[in-house]
Amino acid sequence: MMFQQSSRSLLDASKKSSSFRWTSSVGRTFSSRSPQDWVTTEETDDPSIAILKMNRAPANTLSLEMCTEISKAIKELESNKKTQAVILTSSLPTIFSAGLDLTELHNPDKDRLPAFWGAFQQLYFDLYGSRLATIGAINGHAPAAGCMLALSCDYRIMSKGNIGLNESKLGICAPPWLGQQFIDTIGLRKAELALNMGTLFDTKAALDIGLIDEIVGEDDVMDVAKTRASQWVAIPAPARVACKELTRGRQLNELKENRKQDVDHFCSFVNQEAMQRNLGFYFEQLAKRKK
Ligand SMILES: CCCC/C=C\CC(=O)SCCNC(=O)CCNC(=O)[C@H](O)C(C)(C)COP(=O)(O)OP(=O)(O)OC[C@H]1O[C@@H](n2cnc3c(N)ncnc32)[C@H](O)[C@@H]1OP(=O)(O)O
Repeated sequence: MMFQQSSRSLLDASKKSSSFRWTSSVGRTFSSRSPQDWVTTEETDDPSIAILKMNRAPANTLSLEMCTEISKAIKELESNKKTQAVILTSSLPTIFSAGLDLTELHNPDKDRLPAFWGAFQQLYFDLYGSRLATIGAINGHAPAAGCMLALSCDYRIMSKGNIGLNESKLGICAPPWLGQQFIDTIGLRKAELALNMGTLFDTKAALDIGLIDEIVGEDDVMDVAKTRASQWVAIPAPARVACKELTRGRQLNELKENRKQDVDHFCSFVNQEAMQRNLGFYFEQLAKRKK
């Protein structure tokens, strides 16, 4: 992982600004296949560029195991010196990732809940802090933690669907580090409005506010992603990694310093009765919407 060597100085800088707060209160798992099949990696004709596909029907939701599998795949790709870039995408037709698996949050298993959040934090560390150039090929909806996956990439192209942090609509609030990623990407005022209203942006609106970098046609996603990956790989790796450390190091180290505190906040937040009521209600709405 790229941030380990220089974490001392970054940690010192981040100590001042550590303030972790949670601000609000509010099933089942679907894929029949085993977690090992939920994430696949593929080579491309350029040995420096790999593809990581999320493959957990029906919605690529992030359960503990899904987070772990994505993290594992990133680490495996990083361990190959030749690999310099990864394209993160979905094999599902209309969904990039529907965010956290709500079955992890609703009536949670008390022992599993901290491990789940730890795996989600780890995924943030592994993707946002990867030594690889990361291209988000967002080929469908990317709400909430799905948006976190996109925000953690270095460059985002999107063909269809909606993207944003809609947590407030579920009666919850994004964790500070995810909120900060959003603010760092689109700016405080736009983030303030979008976080409060739980706005999901279509591709055009997402491009307008700088949440994505490019809109691409559905059939062109992988070609454009490969072209962009080649452009990122053409930058000398030490410079690319140093730039990433410059822009992301403080935020990553801040969470590393506060990891346990963040898990504790999350667990007590999710276990609140009101939070559980809101989640139950949201699930009902999801099911009704389908009917
Ligand atoms: C406490 C702080 C934590 C903060 C951090 C992150 C928070 C989160 O990530 S919370 C998750 C937020 N996600 C959402 O609000 C998305 C909810 N889903 C949708 O809006 C739609 O599913 C979506 C627009 C993504 C796709 O719509 P459709 O193509 O019409 O698909 P379906 O709605 O039919 O979904 C298929 C299937 O998947 C189930 N599903 C969808 N999302 C989730 C989810 N996040 N967790 C669990 N299950 C989910 C949905 O119910 C359908 O199930 P079936 O009815 O059994 O087919």
